[in-house]
Amino acid sequence: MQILITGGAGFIGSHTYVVLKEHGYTPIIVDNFSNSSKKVIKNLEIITKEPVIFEEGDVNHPETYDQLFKKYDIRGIIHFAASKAVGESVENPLKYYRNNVASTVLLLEKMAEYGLSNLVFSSSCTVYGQPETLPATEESPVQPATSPYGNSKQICEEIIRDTVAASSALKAIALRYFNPIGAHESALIGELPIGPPANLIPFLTQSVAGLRGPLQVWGTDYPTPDGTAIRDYIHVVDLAGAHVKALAHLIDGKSTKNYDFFNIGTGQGSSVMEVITAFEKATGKKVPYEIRDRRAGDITAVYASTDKSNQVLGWKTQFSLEKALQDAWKWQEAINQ
Ligand SMILES: NC(=O)c1ccc[n+]([C@@H]2O[C@H](COP(=O)([O-])OP(=O)(O)OC[C@H]3O[C@@H](n4cnc5c(N)ncnc54)[C@H](O)[C@@H]3O)[C@@H](O)[C@H]2O)c1
Ligand SMILES: O=c1ccn([C@@H]2O[C@H](COP(=O)(O)OP(=O)(O)O[C@H]3O[C@H](CO)[C@@H](O)[C@H](O)[C@H]3O)[C@@H](O)[C@H]2O)c(=O)[nH]1
Repeated sequence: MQILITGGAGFIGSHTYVVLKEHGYTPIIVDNFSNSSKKVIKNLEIITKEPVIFEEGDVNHPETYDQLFKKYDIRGIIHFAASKAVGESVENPLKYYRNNVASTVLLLEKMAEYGLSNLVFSSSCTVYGQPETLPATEESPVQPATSPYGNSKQICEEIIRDTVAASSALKAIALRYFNPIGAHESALIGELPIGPPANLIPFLTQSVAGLRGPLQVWGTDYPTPDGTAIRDYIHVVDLAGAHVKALAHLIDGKSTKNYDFFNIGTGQGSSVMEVITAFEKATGKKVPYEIRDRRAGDITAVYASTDKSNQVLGWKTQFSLEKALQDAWKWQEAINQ
C-alpha cells in the first residue's frame, strides 16, 4: 500500500519511513531538502536494503501533488513537511504561514480533487501552552499560541478539522508530539540541526562532542523539584510507530470519528537536570554545563497523558529515556566522523 510522506527526508519523516517499511507499507517521499540532506535517501536504502521511492518537490506547488497523485496509487498521506524553528518564526512569520499553513490548505485541496481520504498531520504539544493540570490530556484546553510556529500548528489543526467536517470523504488524525529525541540505532539517520541547535538534546550532544561550549541550562528557578523545566522526551522511533498506528486506524476503518487528535509522548516528565544525569549514566560521558537565566517564552512543565493513544490507537512506547540518549550520542559520534 503506497503512503505519501511529505518531508520524508527530515528527522521524524525518515524514521517513520523505516517503520512504515517494517510494517509492509510502500512509503513515497516528497521533500525539497530545505532542511535535510540527500544523503538521508541513500542511508534509508542502506537501512531498508531496498531502493527508496522519492520525488524532489515543494509541497507549496500544485504541480508537485498533480505529479504524485497521477503517478502513484496513494492510500494515505503523512504531512511532515513544514518549517519548525520557533525563533525564526517570530522574525519571519509569513514564511511559517506560507510553508506550514498554505501548504496544508493546498494539500487538502489536492486530496479532495483526487478523492484521497486518509491524512496524518504533525502537530505539537505546544498547542497546550502551560497546561493548568498535568499530565496534559487531549481535553486540556488549547492555549493562545506564543509563536507563529505554534500558531501555524493550531491553525492547521483547525483547518483540517473544519475540512473533515465539511467532507464525507476525508478522514484525518493530528498527532500532538511531545519532545522527539534520539535516532535510529544504526546511527545512519537522525536529527541534523543546521547551525547552533535551539533544542536541548542536539545542543547537549554537540557540547559533549566539543563542538560547542558548555550546555546552557536555561533556568533553575522553576517551581519544579530541582528548579529546571520539565518536558516529555520521546524516542523518535517510538514516535514514528505512532504514525503507523494512526494510518492503520484511518485506513482499516476502525476510527469512529473522521477527525481526531492524540498526544504522542511517553507520559513521563524529565527535568533538564534529570536529562543531564540520565545522559551521563547512559553514555559514561560528562556533560559540561552552566546555569543561565530562563529562556524567554519557555513553560515550566509539560508531559503527556497517553491514555487515549494507548487505548484508541493501540500504541505504546518501547524505549527509555536512557536508550534515546544513547542513540542520540551514537548519532552525534557518527556525524562527527
Ligand atoms: N522535531 C520536533 O521537535 C517537532 C515537535 C512537534 C512537531 N514537529 C513537526 O513535525 C514535522 C517534522 O518535523 P522534523 O523534526 O522531522 O523536521 P525536519 O525539518 O527535520 O523535517 C521536515 C522536512 O520537510 C522538508 N520540507 C520543509 N518544507 C518543505 C516544502 N515546502 N516542500 C517539501 N519539503 C519541505 C524539509 O526539507 C525536511 O526534510 C514538522 O511538521 C514539525 O513542525 C516537530
Ligand atoms: O540549550 C538548551 C536548550 C534547551 N534547554 C531547555 O530544555 C528544555 C527543552 O527545550 P527544547 O529542546 O528547546 O524543547 P521545547 O522548548 O520544549 O520545544 C520543542 O518541543 C515542542 C514540543 O514538541 C515543539 O513544539 C517545539 O517546536 C520544539 O522546539 C526547555 O526547558 C529549555 O529551556 C536548555 O536548558 N538549554
